[in-house]
Amino acid sequence: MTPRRRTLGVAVIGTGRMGADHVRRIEQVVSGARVSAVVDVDAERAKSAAALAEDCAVHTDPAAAMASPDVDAVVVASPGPAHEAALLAAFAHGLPVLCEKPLTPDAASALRVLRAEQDVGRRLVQVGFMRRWDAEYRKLKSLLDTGQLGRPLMLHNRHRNVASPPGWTSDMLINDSVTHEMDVTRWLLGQEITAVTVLTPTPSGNAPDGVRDPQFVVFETDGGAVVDVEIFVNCGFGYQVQAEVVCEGGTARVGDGHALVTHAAGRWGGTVAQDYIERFADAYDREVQAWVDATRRGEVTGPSTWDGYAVAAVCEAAVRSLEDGGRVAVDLAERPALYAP
Ligand SMILES: NC(=O)C1=CN([C@@H]2O[C@H](COP(=O)(O)OP(=O)(O)OC[C@H]3O[C@@H](n4cnc5c(N)ncnc54)[C@H](O)[C@@H]3O)[C@@H](O)[C@H]2O)C=CC1
Ligand SMILES: O=C1[C@@H](O)[C@H](O)[C@@H](O)[C@H](O)[C@H]1O
Repeated sequence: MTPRRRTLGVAVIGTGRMGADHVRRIEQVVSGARVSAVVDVDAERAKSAAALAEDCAVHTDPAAAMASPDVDAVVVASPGPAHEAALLAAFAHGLPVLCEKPLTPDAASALRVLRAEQDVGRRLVQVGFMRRWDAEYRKLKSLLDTGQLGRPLMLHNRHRNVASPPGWTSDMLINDSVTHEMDVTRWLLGQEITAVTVLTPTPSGNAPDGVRDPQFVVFETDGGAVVDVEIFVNCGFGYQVQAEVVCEGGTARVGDGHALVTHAAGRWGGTVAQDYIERFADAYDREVQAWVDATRRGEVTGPSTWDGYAVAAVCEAAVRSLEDGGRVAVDLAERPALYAP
């Protein structure tokens, strides 16, 4: 058996909503790791996140944290445009990374990261597509993999958020939200997305001015499946993520939120989660634990840089389709041997 390493010292870069939650998770939920450094361009935010951990250094520059002997691995939770620089710095130090989605905000920068990791010669990155650790999605994946339901023909997805944060634009529905369905489609079906069409109904009256919300996104895959995604980020009532696969021999569906059903005062029902932190709490915990465990074994598992790049390529096609609702083919580089399935 491979001897276990010392407790993993993790630097968390970006201590906003997700980063601060990952600091709490590593300190209080996950075993085998501790937060040895936090980094944020906003020093006050970094300091308040550091208060959740013992002996935690505070930095405003990611490179300074990565040079520390107390840092064995990195969580990147800064905004997407800052990911490339953080990833390249981690590669220069040979540090394994859990990088929040998106890998980077566009296909060209994702390809640069892919090439840089190939130059290192081994995988260093796990991308934060946490739905792969969600219990319901995992059951769905296991069922599909048995082949009992036959060949998947269609996948229907719904992805609803209560309200979009200030400053949201129409392409962020694709780049920030539908990215998850792109990953889920590729992972569940084991197929690449080859073309995208984005249709936009008249926007909801609750959408900020100029934001095309909701959107109806259609993927075609190299296995002949057709996938649709309703993305609606100002639905007002809750956070809902649902998926139904239609196969030749039956259907399978997740995300109905029926874990607790109440009957009282002449009514029956349940509650709807209000955000991803609540809905996917267990998935984030499992994702980070899996990353820590693999890192301590000297391995890198989970969604790869290739997966992050492939999703970025699909996003690029989708954003072009958003311009006029036309069908846009996905331009995907050849898959390098390092990322063989
Ligand atoms: N997996 C998931 O379900 C989710 C993933 N995310 C992803 O997590 C990442 C962070 O998102 P949020 O926490 O919502 O954003 P946020 O805006 O709450 O936090 C980002 C933090 O990064 C800091 N920052 C900005 N540039 C930086 C740099 N160059 N170096 C270090 N720190 C920097 C900001 O000051 C801020 O504190 C994004 O990539 C986002 O797409 C966000 C929400 C859910
Ligand atoms: O990644 C996420 C956010 O960035 C995005 O804004 C939400 O729509 C997603 O549901 C969430 O999982």
